[in-house]
Amino acid sequence: MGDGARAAEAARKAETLIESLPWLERFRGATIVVKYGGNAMVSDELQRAFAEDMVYLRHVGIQPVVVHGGGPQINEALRIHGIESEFRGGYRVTSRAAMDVVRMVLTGQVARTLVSLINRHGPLAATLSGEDAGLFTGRRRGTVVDGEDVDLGQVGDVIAVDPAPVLRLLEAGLIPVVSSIAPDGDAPGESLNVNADAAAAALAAALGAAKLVILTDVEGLYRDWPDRDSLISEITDAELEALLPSLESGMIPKMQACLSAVRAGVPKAAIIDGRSPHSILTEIFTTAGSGTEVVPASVTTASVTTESATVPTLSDKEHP
Ligand SMILES: Nc1ncnc2c1ncn2[C@@H]1O[C@H](COP(=O)(O)OP(=O)(O)O)[C@@H](O)[C@H]1O
Ligand SMILES: CC(=O)N[C@@H](CCC(=O)OP(=O)(O)O)C(=O)O
Repeated sequence: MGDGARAAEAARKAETLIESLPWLERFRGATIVVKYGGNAMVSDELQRAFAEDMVYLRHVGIQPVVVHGGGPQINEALRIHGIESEFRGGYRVTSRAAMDVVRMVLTGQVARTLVSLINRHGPLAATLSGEDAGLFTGRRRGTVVDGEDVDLGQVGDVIAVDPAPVLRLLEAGLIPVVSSIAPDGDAPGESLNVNADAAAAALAAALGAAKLVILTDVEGLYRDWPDRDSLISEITDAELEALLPSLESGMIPKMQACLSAVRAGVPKAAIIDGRSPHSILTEIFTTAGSGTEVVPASVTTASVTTESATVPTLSDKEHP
């Protein structure tokens, strides 16, 4: 590389760094809830990059709170235990035997791996399950598929959050890594399997988080899935509500989670591609962001046309 090219490269890097300044100012001291989906944990390199990102956020003065998934990891463990995996409307049908495996994988395997990766950078992370210290209270839920009520077994919603255990970890300067299991508030001693997107949304609302970011294995929300030209960069809660009935599989709980977080007062909820290393830094610290952002309708100022649809655009995205 010649001197000119080196100088241009240095200037480009400096430009990227300085672009983050307004976002650093805006998010300093803020809590950001990051949901790390099992499908975004597919390689050691991605998991290491995720851990670096959490440590980076913490060191620039943001308070990251991780809520992790583990769908594919649970599938594999259930297979080994000879239990069939079945999903209805995006939720795992969870028998009592399956629930034991779900809890073992989430709290004993996935959470521990993430904590250990983060702690390679210092004693920074600690696990917390929704069953610990009254963090979550759950209630059993079913779902409706093709107009029919489906019994999902030991599956629940988070109906109450006591953020105190998370706040205590944050006050101690730690990065909480939360597993999406909830005690059944109506049946003492029973545990419920909570979709991790829903758990992250409930926690983001209870913490008054500045943002909910969900890492998954797709670029964002597509209006006409799987048409790759229909990626939505910004959408209001009202538009999303209208789109929900047309969504499929794992996108249903994910987008419901974004909707409920925004409706509960979280200013932004973003779905981003966890397969691109460090995509969360681009989402938080650059003007363009990445993936799909869900925002309250009240901040919408204009509309732009994508190749396949008209979606709202926000002055807010351009100016933190
Ligand atoms: N409209 C849509 N836009 C994007 N992805 C969609 C859509 N509809 C269905 N999907 C599917 O949802 C998947 C993400 O959900 P899921 O597999 O549950 O992710 P995770 O494990 O990260 O929670 C995507 O990989 C994609 O196959
Ligand atoms: C009820 C329900 O479906 N729970 C999920 C919990 C884990 C999860 O949500 O993991 P991902 O984020 O990787 O999908 C499950 O059993 O797979």
